[in-house]
Amino acid sequence: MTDLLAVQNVSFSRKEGRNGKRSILRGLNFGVKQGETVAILGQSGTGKTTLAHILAGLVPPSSGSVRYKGVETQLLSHRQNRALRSDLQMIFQDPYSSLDPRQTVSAIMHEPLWTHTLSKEQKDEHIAKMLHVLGLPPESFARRAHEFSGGQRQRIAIARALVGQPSLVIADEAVSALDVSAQARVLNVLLEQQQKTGLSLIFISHDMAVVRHMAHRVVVLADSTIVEEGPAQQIFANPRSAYTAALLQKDLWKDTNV
Ligand SMILES: Nc1ncnc2c1ncn2[C@@H]1O[C@H](COP(=O)(O)OP(=O)(O)OP(=O)(O)O)[C@@H](O)[C@H]1O
Repeated sequence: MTDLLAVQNVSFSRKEGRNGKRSILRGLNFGVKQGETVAILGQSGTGKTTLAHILAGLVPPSSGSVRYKGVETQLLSHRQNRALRSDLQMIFQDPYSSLDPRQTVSAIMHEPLWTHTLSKEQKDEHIAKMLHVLGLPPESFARRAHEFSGGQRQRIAIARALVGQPSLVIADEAVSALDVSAQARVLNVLLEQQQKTGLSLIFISHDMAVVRHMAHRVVVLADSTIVEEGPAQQIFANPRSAYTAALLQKDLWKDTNV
């Protein structure tokens, strides 16, 4: 099967000081297939969020390419880019910055459905179902984002990401701030959607229990590059690199040296 998303030789540097540059990502190669969940692991500051932004086409790589459904994301026309935004959704960690607080939930949820040829009633029905499975009450529809708690806002952001039946969702610490029962609900919804529609997921999480539960494959980042990649079961049972072993053994993400 060809990759839904193909990352080819992607590097990224940030400007630092007057003339300096800092390498954040170097020569990354990996792919994501349809219906597959790939977890990206690495300590804090290893470039996971930067990579997520590059994969979603929000930031151009300094070199290399990201192909989505065979087309290089940096070469998309404005219209193709809008279509990509519906088909490839991103869930960020912080709903306070990802949702416009003044927008109604209805307006937020209709956004990703612009490419769909459903009637307004069909779209409303679809949205109501998605809000329901994520444990949000039907009266949420007319309320504005700022009227909800942080956990509810995050579930609205997740509902928005899923409502248009995207092909790929990039979830960057998407469930970290939710309480245990909301977390379990969201993970189940993601797995159900994966079974129903063949959704692919890129999962960035510090929580190894969540990664074990969700991931088919794991990509481990360290020192700006991929130090290990493979099937999740194999990596959890028998990591090849000492870095991965240390990462899995204890919560080393917040340490600066492994
Ligand atoms: N806007 C920015 N300007 C300058 N440097 C940045 C910016 N965003 C991130 N960085 C730096 O780029 C590097 C990679 O950051 P990134 O957020 O991608 O890492 P991460 O692995 O997602 O970290 P975390 O797990 O803490 O979220 C870090 O050293 C960070 O300090």
